[in-house]
Amino acid sequence: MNNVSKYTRQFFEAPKTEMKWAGRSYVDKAPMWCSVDLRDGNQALIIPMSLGEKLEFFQKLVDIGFKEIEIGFPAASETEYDFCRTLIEQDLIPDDVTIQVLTQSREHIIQKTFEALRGCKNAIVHLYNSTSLAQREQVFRKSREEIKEIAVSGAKLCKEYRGKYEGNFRFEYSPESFTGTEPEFALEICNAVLDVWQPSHDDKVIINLPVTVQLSMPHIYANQIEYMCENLKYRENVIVSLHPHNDRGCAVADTEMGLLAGAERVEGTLFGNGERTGNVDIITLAMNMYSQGVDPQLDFSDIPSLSETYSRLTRMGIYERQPYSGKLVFAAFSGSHQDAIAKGMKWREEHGETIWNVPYLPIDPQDIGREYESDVIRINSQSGKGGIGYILETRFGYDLPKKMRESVGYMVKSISDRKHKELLPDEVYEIFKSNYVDIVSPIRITETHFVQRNGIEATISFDYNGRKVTATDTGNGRLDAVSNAIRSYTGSGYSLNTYSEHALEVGSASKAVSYVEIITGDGKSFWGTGIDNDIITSSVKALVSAVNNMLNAG
Ligand SMILES: CC(=O)SCCNC(=O)CCNC(=O)[C@H](O)C(C)(C)COP(=O)(O)OP(=O)(O)OC[C@H]1O[C@@H](n2cnc3c(N)ncnc32)[C@H](O)[C@@H]1OP(=O)(O)O
Ligand SMILES: CC(C)C(=O)C(=O)O
Repeated sequence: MNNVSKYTRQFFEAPKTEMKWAGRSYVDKAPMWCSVDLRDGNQALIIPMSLGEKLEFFQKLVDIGFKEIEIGFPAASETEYDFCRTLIEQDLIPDDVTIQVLTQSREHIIQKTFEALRGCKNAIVHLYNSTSLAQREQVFRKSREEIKEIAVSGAKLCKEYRGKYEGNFRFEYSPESFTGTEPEFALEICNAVLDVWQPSHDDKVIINLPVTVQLSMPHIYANQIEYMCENLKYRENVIVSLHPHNDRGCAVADTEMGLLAGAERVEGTLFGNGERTGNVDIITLAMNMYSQGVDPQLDFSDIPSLSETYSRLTRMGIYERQPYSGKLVFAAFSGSHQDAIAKGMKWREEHGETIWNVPYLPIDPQDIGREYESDVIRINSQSGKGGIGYILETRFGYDLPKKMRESVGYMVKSISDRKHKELLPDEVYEIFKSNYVDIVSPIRITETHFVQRNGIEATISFDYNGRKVTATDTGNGRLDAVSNAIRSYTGSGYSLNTYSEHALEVGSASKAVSYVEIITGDGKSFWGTGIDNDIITSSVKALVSAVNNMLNAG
């Protein structure tokens, strides 16, 4: 890359503003949302949606709660025109939803656009023309005055055609390529359009200031928006709207700062689909508000189903790390994250916390239809004992002693490392079971008898390396007595170090699960787990499992 001298900054800074927006710290109320999925999103698809697909998408947008939906560019194609007609003729537009249609400032296109709208109750006619220096010079080869005339003549035509049709039709104007336009000129052209449309309290006009191509850092855009908001004529009857694209990856920042700077409306798409790097992702914007306690007035409670519909209809994928909606955005593979999440969830439960503040999870995944079990703690070679213990506890009911979690954790992650793959919860459970639970080789106890003599005396019958053996010894409890009997026969030197147990739900019944740690003379630790209806038997099984693990380790 040695052509940097080919490039320079293409944006125009707003004349001095007070940057009032910089003193505001968050978006405190939902803007008016307008989905442009069916127009800007659709025009960027490899295969634009068919009529049937657009109808299904439209219904989804209505279900989410959008009250303004740009449904297309009716003059662009038969499908676009027919879609508009189908919505109207089949009465598919709820009374509280306004459809929006885009038109260039050319009479035959405006005419066709109004034709497409006949019989519609509520519509926004969205007129645009490009105003940037680059487009004026290279594309239109026109002066500022001539470009202004395109806008003004289009505005007049829209007004004229509106007079010919019944229905509540409002107007929107976009100085397309606004971010490459000198702000004073953008203001002049918008005011000229407003002079034609004469907005009033009952006939507000939308001035949409698009980041058609992102050319600057977000604060530059915020200044431009503040400048426009403060200098547009008829301001009280003008709705300032944002329409950010994402070329520099700042569409969300542009929108949020633009809202702080005075804009009231946002045009964007689901999952950020749209021209080039896309339009601003409305899900991200809405969830950013939601995560700060501001109701976005859109319902994203079932992102998995929305993702399925979206991918099927647009034939577009959703990036795994797309904020909020990506498949992996709540997944914690790494040990310290898992540990903190598991502890955070427990703390929440113990304290009856109502405000969400679990570390590493900006929102509760369940609020948007994701599951803790399958979406949050995921196991691979980066995982730790906290996460593995969390899965065994929440999914399978095993509340391992703290020290045992470490042993199991290292075992599981080393297997994931060797296999070089993620382990699913069932696989984690299998590893736990086959390495710790009811291990019956080389020792398998077949019978146990206890009598009260010198404390407790245990007589055990067991298979040991193919031989049938009986051993007797005493101890200060049953487990201790069994342990001493095993030790006296096998000659192995270890001491019982940890014992714990709890009830384990198995189907509708409950069993006892015990955990035993033994420590060898040279300080090595071995764990075993036993499960049985009887609590003593479960503890003996846990002990034997630990001893077997020790013997198998040589
Ligand atoms: C940033 C955006 O997303 S803007 C929206 C873009 N979306 C689309 O364009 C999708 C749908 N568009 C289409 O299907 C087609 O472009 C149509 C049907 C609207 C028009 O098609 P056509 O007339 O064949 O051609 P095309 O779009 O290439 O027109 C270019 C001409 O219109 C002019 N033009 C472009 N935009 C505008 C506008 N907003 N207002 C007035 N004239 C315009 C161009 O200067 C050019 O003029 P010229 O013929 O004198 O050179
Ligand atoms: C028509 C306008 C609003 C547009 O799509 C853009 O500038 O990106």
